[in-house]
Amino acid sequence: MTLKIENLTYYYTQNPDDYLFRDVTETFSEGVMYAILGSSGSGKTTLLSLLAGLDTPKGGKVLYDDTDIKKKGLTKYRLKTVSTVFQAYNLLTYMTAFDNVKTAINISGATYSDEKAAITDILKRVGLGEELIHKKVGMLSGGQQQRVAIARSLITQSQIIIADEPTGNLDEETTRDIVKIFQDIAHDEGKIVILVTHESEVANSSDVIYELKNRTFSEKTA
Ligand SMILES: Nc1ncnc2c1ncn2[C@@H]1O[C@H](COP(=O)(O)OP(=O)(O)OP(=O)(O)O)[C@@H](O)[C@H]1O
Repeated sequence: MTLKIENLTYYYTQNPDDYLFRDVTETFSEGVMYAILGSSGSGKTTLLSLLAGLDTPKGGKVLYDDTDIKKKGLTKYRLKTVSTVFQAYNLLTYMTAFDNVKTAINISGATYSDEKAAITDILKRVGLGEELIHKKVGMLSGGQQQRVAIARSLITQSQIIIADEPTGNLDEETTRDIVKIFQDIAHDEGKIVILVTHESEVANSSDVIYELKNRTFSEKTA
């Protein structure tokens, strides 16, 4: 399973010379955790939107298993193949952690023989025990909410997990815990994990760092 970008080009204005990145070709492989590092305004969120099928490139393609995601169908790609974790969590705060994850099952169409057990297991896996999972999400801390958001992205069985500044609001210790969860998702479950971040400490915990800088996108070597 691979996710590739091929000659990817994007600009917001009418003028193609005013590009954010141009002709970028890279491959993302299963079992690997990637960081996309870049300063504010460098184009990280834009790139994430293209990888997640939320926007379409001005030039080039995003390929999943060598098929253009546009051909595969962006809606299907978003429902079945990719899950996005946002910095602002985007949870339903009036619902419990358990019900937030359950809703993601219903939307994605993922199937489990024992849904309740699957939801409880996944929430436990990200560090949320029975005492928290039936609380309304709005009553949980930022770190706990981020864990719910990660659990929600895992329950859909997507092969690609993309997270936009997943540790942006969290303290150092919680950041380490969350990064470890993403590492395990890549290494133990063989998913493609892509973290978008401006924090070099977070990027340094990943297997491969791609950096958006001076309108270029390239692998950062130590
Ligand atoms: N809808 C839009 N229309 C025009 N320009 C935009 C639009 N969205 C973003 N931009 C510009 O494109 C550039 C890249 O934005 P983007 O949000 O991708 O950067 P970023 O690296 O994610 O930044 P941050 O870390 O601050 O979130 C910025 O200069 C931004 O002002």
